[in-house]
Amino acid sequence: MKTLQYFSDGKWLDSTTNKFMDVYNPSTGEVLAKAPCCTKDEVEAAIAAAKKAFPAWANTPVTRRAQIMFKVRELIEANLERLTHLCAMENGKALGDALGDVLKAKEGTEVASGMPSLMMGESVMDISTGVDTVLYREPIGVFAGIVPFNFPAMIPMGWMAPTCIAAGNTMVIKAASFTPMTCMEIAKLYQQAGVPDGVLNIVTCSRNEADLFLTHPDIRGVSFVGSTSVGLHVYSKAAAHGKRVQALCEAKNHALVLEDAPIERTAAGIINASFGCAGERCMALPVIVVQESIADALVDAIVKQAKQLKVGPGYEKGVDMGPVVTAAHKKFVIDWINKGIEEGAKVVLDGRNISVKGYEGGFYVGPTILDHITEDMTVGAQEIFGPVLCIKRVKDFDEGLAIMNNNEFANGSVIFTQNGYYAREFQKRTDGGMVGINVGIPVPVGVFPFSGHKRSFFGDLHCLGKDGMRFYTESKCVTTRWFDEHEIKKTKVDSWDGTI
Ligand SMILES: NC(=O)c1ccc[n+]([C@@H]2O[C@H](COP(=O)([O-])OP(=O)(O)OC[C@H]3O[C@@H](n4cnc5c(N)ncnc54)[C@H](O)[C@@H]3O)[C@@H](O)[C@H]2O)c1
Repeated sequence: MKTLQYFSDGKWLDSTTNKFMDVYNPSTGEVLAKAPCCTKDEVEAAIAAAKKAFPAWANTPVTRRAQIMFKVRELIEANLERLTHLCAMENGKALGDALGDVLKAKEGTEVASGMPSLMMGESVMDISTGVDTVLYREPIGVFAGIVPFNFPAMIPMGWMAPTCIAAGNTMVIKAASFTPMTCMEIAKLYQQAGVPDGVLNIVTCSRNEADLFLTHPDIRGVSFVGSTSVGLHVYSKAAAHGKRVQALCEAKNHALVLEDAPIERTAAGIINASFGCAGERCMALPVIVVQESIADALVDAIVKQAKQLKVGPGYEKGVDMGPVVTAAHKKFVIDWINKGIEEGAKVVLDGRNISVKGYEGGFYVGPTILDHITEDMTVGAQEIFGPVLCIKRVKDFDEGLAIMNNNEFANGSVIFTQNGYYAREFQKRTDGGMVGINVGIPVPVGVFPFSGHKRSFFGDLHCLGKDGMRFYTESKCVTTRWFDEHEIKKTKVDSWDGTI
C-alpha cells in the first residue's frame, strides 16, 4: 500500500499530519493507498506558492504557455494506457470509461493550447474623436479547484487546470479524497512539460481545510464540481468573500422516448448512458420517460441488454460495468432502491445482491431497473449516482416534457424520436442545459461551455470553451486619445438650436 504525497511549489512532499484518508480499490474493497489530510499550514503554503508563482507565469507569453500545454497533451497521450489503468483501479470504472475520462483530460489541454486565439481581444476606433478603445483579457491570480471522485482525470485536469493555467493564472487543486491518484500522476506530467514550480499545486485534505479556499484572501476564484448541498455552500461562502465561483452540481437527467423511436437502438443508447461508469456521472441517464404504447417493448429490450452487461473489476478486459466507489456509497444506492420499492416501484431487474466471483469484497451493485415510477416517488426525483434506472410511463410528448421539466435539476436531457417537429420542440422547451437528440449522453465538447441549469449549476460562467476562458480571466478596457494626430472636436451644447 502506497502513502501518497502532496504537490506544493514544485515539490512532492510528505505531509506532517498523521491523519490519512483511505483510497480504496473499489473492485476488491482493499485499501490501495493512503492520502494525507494536509494541515491548514500545508494548504496555506500551497496557496502562498501559487501566489508567488503568479507574476512570472502571468508575464510568460501566452504562446509559450500554450506550447507547454501542448507538451502536457503529448505526455498524456504517451501515458494513456498507464493513466487509464490507474483511473479504473482507483475509481472502479470499466477500462473504456476510464479511457474516456483520460482522453477528456487530454482534450482539455488541446483546447488550452489554443489559448492565444481564445484570449484575443477586441478594439474600437472612433475616427471622429481620435479615440481608440482596446479590450483585452488578462489572468487574475490564484484559483482553487475542488473536485469530486467520479472523473479523477477529466474534471481537475481537463475542465480546470488547463484553461486556468494556460490563461496565465496559478492553481491549487483539492483532489478528491477517494480518487486522488490519476490527478496526481497527470500533475507530474505538467511538471515534466515545464510548468514552473508553484503554478499547479495539488493537495488532499479534509473538508475543514478545503473550506479555507472559500475565505482565503489570496484565492481569487473557486471552481467546484460536486453535490448540490456542498456546491451551494461553496458558492455562497466564496461569493460572500468576493471570489468568482462556478459550482457544477447534481443531476437527475431524463430521456424522453417517443413511440417512433427504434426500440433496439434506443435501448442500446440508454444502457450505455444509464449504466456506464456504474451510473456515477453527472450526464448519466437515471430516468426514462417513455410513451405508453411502446413502454413494455422498450423495457423488455433494456432489461435484455442490461442482463448481458458483464459486471466485474473495472480494470479487467471485457468488463462492462465496475463497482461503485465506496462501501458507503454502495449502501446509499441500495437504500435508494429499497426506498423506491417501498414507494411502489416495480423491480424488473434487481442488482442489490450481485456477487462477483473472486471479488466478493468489491463494492458492486448490478444494473437495477425500477418500473412504473410516478411523480410522487422521490426515487425518480433525487440523485442516486448509481446503476439505477427509473421508468416513467406517459401518454404523449407534452406530458413527458412537463414531467422532465418538473425537476429541480437540469444538467442534461435527451429525446429519442425520428420526428423532426418533436425534436425541435424538445430543444426549445426542455430545461436541460446539455441536450441530446437520439444520443444517450450529450457529451461535453471542450470548445463549448458545459452548461447545467437550475440546481445543477451555480455561478455566471460555465466551464470549458469561451465561458471557461472568461471565468479564468478579467477584461481590461484601455482608451487612448491620440492628441498629436487628431484635432479633438468638441460638441458645444450651448450652440444647439433645439432642432432634432
Ligand atoms: N454537474 C457536473 O458537471 C458534475 C460532474 C461530476 C460530478 N458531479 C456531482 O458530484 C457529486 C459526486 O461527487 P462527490 O461525492 O465527491 O461530491 P461532494 O459534494 O461530496 O464533494 C465534492 C468535493 O467537495 C469537497 N468538499 C466537501 N465539503 C467541503 C467544504 N465544506 N468546503 C470545501 N470543499 C468541500 C469534497 O472533499 C470533494 O473534494 C454528484 O452529486 C455529482 O452529480 C457533478
